[in-house]
Amino acid sequence: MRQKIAKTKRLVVKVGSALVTNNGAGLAQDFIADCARQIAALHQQGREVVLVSSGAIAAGMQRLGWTTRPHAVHELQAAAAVGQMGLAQAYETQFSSLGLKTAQVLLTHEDLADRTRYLNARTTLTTLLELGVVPIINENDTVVTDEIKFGDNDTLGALVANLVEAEVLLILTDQQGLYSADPRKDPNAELIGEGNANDSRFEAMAGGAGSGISKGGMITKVRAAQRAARSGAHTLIASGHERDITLRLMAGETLGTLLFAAATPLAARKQWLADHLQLAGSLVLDDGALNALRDGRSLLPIGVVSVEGEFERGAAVACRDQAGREIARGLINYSSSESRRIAKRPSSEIESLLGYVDELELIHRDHLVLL
Ligand SMILES: Nc1ncnc2c1ncn2[C@@H]1O[C@H](COP(=O)(O)OP(=O)(O)O)[C@@H](O)[C@H]1O
Ligand SMILES: N[C@@H](CCC(=O)OP(=O)(O)O)C(=O)O
Repeated sequence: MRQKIAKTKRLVVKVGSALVTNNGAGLAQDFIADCARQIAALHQQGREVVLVSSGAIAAGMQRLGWTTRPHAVHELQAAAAVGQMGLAQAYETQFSSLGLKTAQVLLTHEDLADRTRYLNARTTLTTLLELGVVPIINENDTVVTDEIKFGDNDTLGALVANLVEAEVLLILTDQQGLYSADPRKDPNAELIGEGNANDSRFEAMAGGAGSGISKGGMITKVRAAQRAARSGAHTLIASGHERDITLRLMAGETLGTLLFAAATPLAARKQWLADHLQLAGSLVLDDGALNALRDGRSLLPIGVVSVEGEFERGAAVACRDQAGREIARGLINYSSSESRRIAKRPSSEIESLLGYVDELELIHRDHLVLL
């Protein structure tokens, strides 16, 4: 498996706040320089690298002279706006000294949920890669509120890996990888060398963030690996403090944790749908409908027990079992009020119930993804 990693052509490297800001002490210029050096060497090897870097809020706090992380959203946003300048400047300086161009890309969840903006982001990023530029991505913290946030850059890294169809997502953090328990709390915790990204035991092992500076913790890294696996990307979690870590991992050395993708990748459009972090509503399905979906068939209104939320035709909605578990999601052909009227009824009655019929399926199988 590690030898397969060595053949990677396109990868996403995600570096967390703890590394980029020396645990909040301000921008870690040495780390940034070293990170740029390793990425430049990967370029020399003919690989394409997208960098997802955290650190704006921590860097901004330092520039503003704040010693504790504020709670008010507008203060966090102000800190991010100040800090992002320093972050971009630091990377640009280091990469340009190595002869590489950089591009700053700030994304929000909405950019990736909207199909047109998603395709635009994809085209721009792949164009930058073809031009030999290193895109440096962060969340556009200044404009997002809590409800519409990626929140942590592990999730953003996974969505970017899916967006550019990277083969590997490399998450650099302040631990050697995923341990059987949080090593800060359990001295007997053991490093996990390798496993299937979808093995549910890993979620149980992973805890929250290690410091007040970081956001996600290990749990968001394990979930990021699950997301990345949907497009066939393997995830590596390793320590950014380890010498030449990126180069050694890309040479196939066994270091850190490898959470590999085992399932067949989803088609690009289904991938986009699976990556939505928020959905407009939910449909609760009966057992017959759940089985039909699992058999790869479309969802018909007759199998829908209830409809939750308000949405328009074309919205992305969840399909749940009666215990509330999300089994699938899809783009619905009818609005919430229309869906309520035709729920539990055969498709042959749609016309008499609504006065018209657009499609016989509530969600067509081409627009449906099983989770
Ligand atoms: N099972 C685990 N294995 C390793 N680290 C864990 C685990 N559970 C929780 N953690 C914590 O996750 C932290 C890394 O995540 P985080 O603090 O968000 O860093 P980053 O800024 O790099 O994203 C570690 O410092 C560690 O304390
Ligand atoms: N967008 C935020 C990063 C969010 C965050 O803290 O992420 P991480 O350190 O990766 O858990 C910033 O630049 O400060």
